[in-house]
Amino acid sequence: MKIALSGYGKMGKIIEKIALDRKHEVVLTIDHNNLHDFTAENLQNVAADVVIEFSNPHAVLDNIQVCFEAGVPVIVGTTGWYDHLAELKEICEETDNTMLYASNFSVGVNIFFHVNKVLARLMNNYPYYEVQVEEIHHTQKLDAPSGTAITIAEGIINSLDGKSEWKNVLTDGHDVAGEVVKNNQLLIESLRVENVPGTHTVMYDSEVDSIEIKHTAHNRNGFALGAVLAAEWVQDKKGFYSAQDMFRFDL
Ligand SMILES: NC(=O)C1=CN([C@@H]2O[C@H](COP(=O)(O)OP(=O)(O)OC[C@H]3O[C@@H](n4cnc5c(N)ncnc54)[C@H](OP(=O)(O)O)[C@@H]3O)[C@@H](O)[C@H]2O)C=CC1
Ligand SMILES: O=C(O)C1=N[C@H](C(=O)O)C[C@H](O)C1
Repeated sequence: MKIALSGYGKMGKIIEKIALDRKHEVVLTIDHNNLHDFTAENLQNVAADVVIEFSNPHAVLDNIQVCFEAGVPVIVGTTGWYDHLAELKEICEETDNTMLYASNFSVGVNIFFHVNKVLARLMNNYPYYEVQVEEIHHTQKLDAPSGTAITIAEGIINSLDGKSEWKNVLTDGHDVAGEVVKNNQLLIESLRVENVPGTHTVMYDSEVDSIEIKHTAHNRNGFALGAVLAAEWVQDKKGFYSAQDMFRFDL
């Protein structure tokens, strides 16, 4: 495949390495030095088979539109834009384009998403446990809560009675006990700590014990491999997909 990378930062550079290891070709890379090169005409000129988009929440929507205009499938890893999901799905389908997005492309986190939903369903029988989500990321992260934490929270809200929305608190580790969190709200606590690639924990706490599930990324390789696998997966497809369509964990 000929791959264009919209966003050539921490993720873009690892994706390039994995793509080359898998015998793909990287035909265009975009960062702030050459933003104007990211046009539909250029994507067609370099004959890109796919765009992998890991840029930032302010740039991602325009970049997806460029991919649609060029008719090139786009894999979106950038987070912080999910308010526009329904709108993008509609445009993608109306224009007969292809897009796959994931808040987290790692296999481990996608297994975690599945376990999280099963656990939340089970916990309906034990309402005396209070649930909370915590995410920890490096200090350069622009969005909070993380996209992954939002997906985890949605998994809980859709499965657990009594929680109907999430509330985010970005802390420096201070006690969140003083925060007003309503009974129907699921607290997502966000912490920013130097060099942490991404750690997510779901905690159920009662007076007598606690249950925790936790995913710790040791580096960014799992995210990057998942994005390249997604680019390979969409090659014979049209339409709007999420990682759930690619990773199936039915027992
Ligand atoms: N879904 C997943 O599995 C994962 C998602 N992410 C998400 O991916 C995104 C990128 O993360 P990361 O690589 O760590 O961030 P970085 O800040 O390291 O990289 C962002 C890149 O985007 C470039 N950029 C800036 N403006 C534009 C633009 N208008 N168009 C295209 N590129 C642009 C930056 O250029 P320059 O540096 O020159 O300014 C930089 O090369 C974030 O939203 C993050 O949350 C991250 C990891 C996993
Ligand atoms: O910005 C990051 O680094 C990450 N972003 C994604 C998110 O917001 O969930 C995925 C991963 O946790 C790393």
